[in-house]
Amino acid sequence: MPKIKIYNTLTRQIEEFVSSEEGIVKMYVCGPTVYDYSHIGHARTYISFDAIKKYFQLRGYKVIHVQNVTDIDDKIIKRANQEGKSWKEIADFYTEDYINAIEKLRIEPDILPRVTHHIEDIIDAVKRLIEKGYAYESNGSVYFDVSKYDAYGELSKKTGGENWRQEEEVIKEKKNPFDFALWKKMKEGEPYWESPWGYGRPGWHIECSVMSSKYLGVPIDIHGGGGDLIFPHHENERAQSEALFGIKPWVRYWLHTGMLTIRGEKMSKSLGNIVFLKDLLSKYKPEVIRLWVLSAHYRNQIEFNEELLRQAEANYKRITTAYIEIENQMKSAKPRFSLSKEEIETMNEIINLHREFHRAMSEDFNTTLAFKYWMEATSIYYKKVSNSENLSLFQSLKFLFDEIDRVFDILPQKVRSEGESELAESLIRLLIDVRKALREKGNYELADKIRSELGNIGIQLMDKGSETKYLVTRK
Ligand SMILES: Nc1ncnc2c1ncn2[C@@H]1O[C@H](COP(=O)(O)OP(=O)(O)OP(=O)(O)O)[C@@H](O)[C@H]1O
Ligand SMILES: [Zn+2]
Repeated sequence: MPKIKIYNTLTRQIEEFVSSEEGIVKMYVCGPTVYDYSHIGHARTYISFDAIKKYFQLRGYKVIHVQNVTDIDDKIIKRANQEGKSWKEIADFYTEDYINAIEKLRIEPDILPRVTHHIEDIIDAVKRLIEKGYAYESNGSVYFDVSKYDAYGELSKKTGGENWRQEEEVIKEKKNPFDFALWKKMKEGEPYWESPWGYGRPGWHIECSVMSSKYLGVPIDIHGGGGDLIFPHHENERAQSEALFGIKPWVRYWLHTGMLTIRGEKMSKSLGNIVFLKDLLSKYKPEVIRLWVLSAHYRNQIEFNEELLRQAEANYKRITTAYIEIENQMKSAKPRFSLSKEEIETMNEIINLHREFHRAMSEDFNTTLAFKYWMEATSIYYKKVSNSENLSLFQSLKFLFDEIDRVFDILPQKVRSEGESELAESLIRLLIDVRKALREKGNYELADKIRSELGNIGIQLMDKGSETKYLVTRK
């Protein structure tokens, strides 16, 4: 298998991936600030990282994926005030919307830590940064002292003094305009927590350093998010984390997705040009949205365009129909004792696509090429395999489809074996109850029929007093 190579935003180069712990990938992705419904720009980023995670899994890595929820922030407070609700009502409502959307899109981070559940940890980190001399308190807020961290600006390549918009009073409190808030003093009417610096709440950046290290330790292998977060968010995260943990690099590979745009402009809540995921999901299957997003390379900008979604829908149907037919035809196809010249050629084409798929994915997760190969494999099915009865051809195509789908995750989901056994167990329990009820009514004939029929399929019932146990003697 080719080695996995990744484009690292820090070095602006493609590098060979080597994880900090063999066989494990620790991945942290910046999640949403929950003050509105999730939009398809978010989906672009989350689906891309989900595919990256799934490729690592396909290559045998155990991936631990943490994706935070920013549930306290200026924008949440503003929205709550506009709607006459509490910040918590707003955050809870939109967190639920976000979780629903990502579940539908088959994205399942292992941990979704919420900031307000980690205030103690954050206060502790800010205290340690002050103790280490990297942060200072000023008028009830705490700021990170950028002048103490030499590598500031390396990630974003912003060393020319560009800055982010900030209020005049805030600038006055700081030693240097680049310094950023770790802890913000409470303003009248705002939610607050008690801290050694008085009432206040965390600044935005510190949460990601604290929550990632709590669940993943340090260093982390992959830190992801949209390219819009490189500055100032990730620059600040990097500065405070390397200062706090005393480790360099804190992140081994920084990965950033290209923006999803609409009429050439970034889709964003603050710009108000959004297409909500809940609306798009009522028109298109989540799998179609996945396929559309993954047909672009994660680092490229993608423009939202319904025509492309309709194309993705047609491709989705072509691929899934082929897959279902392959599965069905496999049931009647026969093993062959020899293959024709054409069959050997087809077999080689399929094997070659398998090889190319891994090559593309290993080279900075090129899902665009992977998608192209999947479409080629689908054409091979329709042109050369669908009329055949050759089991080997069906088998190798099914293997290829399954392998590609480990990343794309769009094919019909199978009942997981765990779920299957749960289902079987409930059905057996149901039959035991029905049998008991029949016996109580004196209908021994039907009760015995249930027992013997279950026995025939390898499920043995054992009565002990009023209780019935069962033993599965055959799988
Ligand atoms: N248009 C977009 N394309 C790709 N990724 C995006 C887009 N908008 C947001 N993201 C990513 O989604 C995640 C959550 O972002 P966030 O909640 O800050 O969204 P936002 O819409 O940019 O909000 P805001 O308008 O308040 O900046 C981040 O990783 C961010 O980079
Ligand atoms: Zn973050």
